[in-house]
Amino acid sequence: MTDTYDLLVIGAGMAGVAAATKTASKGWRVGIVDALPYGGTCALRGCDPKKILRRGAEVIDAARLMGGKGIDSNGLSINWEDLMKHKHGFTDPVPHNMEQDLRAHGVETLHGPTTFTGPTQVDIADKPYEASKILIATGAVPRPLDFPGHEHLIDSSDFLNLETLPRRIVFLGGGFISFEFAHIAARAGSTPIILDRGARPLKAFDADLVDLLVKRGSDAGVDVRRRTSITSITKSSSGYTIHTDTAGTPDSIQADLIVHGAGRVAELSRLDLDAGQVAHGSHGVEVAGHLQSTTNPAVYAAGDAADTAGPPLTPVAVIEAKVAASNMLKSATTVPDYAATPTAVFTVPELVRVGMLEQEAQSNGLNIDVRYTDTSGWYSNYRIGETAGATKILVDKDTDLIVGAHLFGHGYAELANTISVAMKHGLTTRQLKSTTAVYPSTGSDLGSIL
Ligand SMILES: Cc1cc2nc3c(=O)[nH]c(=O)nc-3n(C[C@H](O)[C@H](O)[C@H](O)COP(=O)(O)OP(=O)(O)OC[C@H]3O[C@@H](n4cnc5c(N)ncnc54)[C@H](O)[C@@H]3O)c2cc1C
Ligand SMILES: NC(=O)c1ccc[n+]([C@@H]2O[C@H](COP(=O)([O-])OP(=O)(O)OC[C@H]3O[C@@H](n4cnc5c(N)ncnc54)[C@H](O)[C@@H]3O)[C@@H](O)[C@H]2O)c1
Repeated sequence: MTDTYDLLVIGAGMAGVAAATKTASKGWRVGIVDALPYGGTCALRGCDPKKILRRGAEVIDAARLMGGKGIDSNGLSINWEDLMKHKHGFTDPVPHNMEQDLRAHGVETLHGPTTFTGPTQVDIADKPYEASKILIATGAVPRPLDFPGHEHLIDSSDFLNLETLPRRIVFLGGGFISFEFAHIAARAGSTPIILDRGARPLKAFDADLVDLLVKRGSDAGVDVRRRTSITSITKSSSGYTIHTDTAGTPDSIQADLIVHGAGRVAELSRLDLDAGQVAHGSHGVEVAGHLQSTTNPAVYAAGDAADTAGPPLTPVAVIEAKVAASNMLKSATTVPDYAATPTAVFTVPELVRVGMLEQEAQSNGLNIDVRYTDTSGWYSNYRIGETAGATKILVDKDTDLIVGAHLFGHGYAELANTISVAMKHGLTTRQLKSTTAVYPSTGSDLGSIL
């Protein structure tokens, strides 16, 4: 017999869970399914475990910055095994707790790989199900690579589960994952090398601040090589030989571990979307702005699996899921508001962006004031022994509104949250500067940064 739902959600990550609980709370019969233990990328294999490991790196780095300033950091080191146990203390209970919470909200939880068999029909572990609406929230996976020896790479999930951390680690790709992991690995005693094929890494971030981050990372032991790609990898008795091409010049690197940080793609591989009459492309499920499939009105998509204007980040996945759920419930066509979504690369210290890059503001014809500040010598950095920090705020001269904010420094992700509120709700820099902050705190730097 076929089970029938008002909504079936495929994928129990941040997007899927948000949509399932919202629709169930309105009385819909909702099923949610995952092929893996519940929790998705962010909680089990991404943001949360990553930032627990990063805490180890922060502590080491903070102690080193205070070396000779009252702290004896000699001999201080990360015990990788213990740090991993700390991580597992958070991640291990997630699947059980999440399922319990979903059931408490009235959501039926199912398990197994899910495949469309028709426009409103799926098979879950070979059992048929039917639903009036289906939400695809299947996330993303590492982009397939095709050079000889690519099978020797581990991915971000493997890295976050390493039982020991080897010394010579190479990261392919100069994006979020490589930078964050390399900053952890360097503080844990490894010698990470990041290979990026572009002229500059972290292209989505302000170039001047990226240069400062690369310099600060280099001081901490992170080697970034630009215009470099891997041509092949061979396994040897002492590890791997990575053959590289740097702007036409061949070279090789010896490594114990090679990590995939060369981008992620929507995970649609097991869905058989053609059977579901769901159009899809290289960026994910094709949806209208309001997240409904362009070809199958019963299907919606949200999060990393959906081809939308929002970047593949957790807060975006959640917002999209809530908007998709609301649109399904009300037969509405609301489009998510992606304005002023902040994003951070959690290196030590972090690099943050909200809104437009300088070139984007200029090419949009905005009359901007670029307010660049070197904060390295400020009290808040002196206090912790930090010698790197800078901000770049782009202000529309005509309206006094912030159109872009770029921050590199200790604790600046929290500053970005305040700036994001200001940008979203139209506060001018004058209004922001008239607000008092706890002193001394990172937030109390905001007025001077503006
Ligand atoms: C290492 C790493 C660090 C990150 N750090 C951050 C960060 O600090 N901040 C941030 O905002 N974002 C971060 N991200 C991005 C963030 O994790 C994702 O944007 C977010 O988790 C996407 O959520 P989602 O619900 O769309 O998909 P997911 O959380 O990936 O959930 C999709 C689920 O669908 C399941 N699934 C897939 N196919 C099927 C199928 N056919 N049948 C059944 N189930 C299926 C999967 O098993 C998975 O559990 C990070 C990502 C990575 C990889
Ligand atoms: N802190 C966060 O919010 C966070 C952290 C990790 C991941 N994420 C999300 O996950 C996504 C994927 O992360 P990612 O770091 O894998 O990708 P990314 O898109 O951030 O960076 C990939 C980088 O790899 C380079 N590259 C691609 N192919 C290459 C090749 N063959 N040789 C050399 N360089 C190559 C690209 O030029 C790019 O610089 C991100 O876009 C982000 O949305 C977010």
